[in-house]
Amino acid sequence: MKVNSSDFIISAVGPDQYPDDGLPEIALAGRSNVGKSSLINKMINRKNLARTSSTPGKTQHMNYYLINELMYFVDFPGYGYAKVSKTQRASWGKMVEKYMSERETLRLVLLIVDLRHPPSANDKMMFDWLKHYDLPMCVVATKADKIPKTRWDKHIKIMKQGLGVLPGDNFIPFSAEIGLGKDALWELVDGYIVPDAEEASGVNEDEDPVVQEAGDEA
Ligand SMILES: Nc1nc2c(ncn2[C@@H]2O[C@H](COP(=O)(O)OP(=O)(O)OP(=O)(O)O)[C@@H](O)[C@H]2O)c(=O)[nH]1
Ligand SMILES: [Mg+2]
Repeated sequence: MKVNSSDFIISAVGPDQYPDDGLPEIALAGRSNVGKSSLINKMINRKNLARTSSTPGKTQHMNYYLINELMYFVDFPGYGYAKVSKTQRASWGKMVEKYMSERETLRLVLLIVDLRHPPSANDKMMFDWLKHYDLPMCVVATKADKIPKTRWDKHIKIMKQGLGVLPGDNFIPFSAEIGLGKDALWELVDGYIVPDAEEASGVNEDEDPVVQEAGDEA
């Protein structure tokens, strides 16, 4: 997809703040500091629309980014951040679980992992959870630029084995630094957001953004 517009919409803490326009959502899950926000920025060619930080735990809420008035990236708070209290961790778990299991507009979950290291216990748990609920998923192994190209294959193999990725499962090596995997990931995402993509090909770029009146359901 060619990205013409990207906007930060809302930092949501719960369902009543999720957008109600029915547009498809692509959610990003992964441990804190793994590179979720950086991946979004790379995908939409923006330097810092999704706030990134070298301090883990930067993204605390579910941040919605609207792309081409057509779909959302939903940036999740990272898991596995040691300095987060037990209570916070539990509420994170509940929020994510509720969203993932009930959100009708969710089309695909990107599980972001660090290609440099074998998957953590939390990565594995997330992977198993997504599999268990049969949610469409793609493992995106990022920070590939931080290891020599000659070792990518070996790291990919270790990652796939560690998680239990099966042949036919979506798996994309990525780098927000050098753009590796960007085209492949857009191609995949495009496939998951149809048929809305077809409607959007007729979007008039000059004016009249497609504003859908929410709340016809009464
Ligand atoms: N070299 C390199 N650095 C990256 C890459 N992706 C992210 N980083 C760096 O990793 C750090 C964390 O990136 P973020 O995108 O903020 O990570 P996050 O997963 O959104 O973190 P939380 O919001 O805390 O969960 C930043 O310093 C980024 O610059 C990558 O592909 N290559
Ligand atoms: Mg983030």
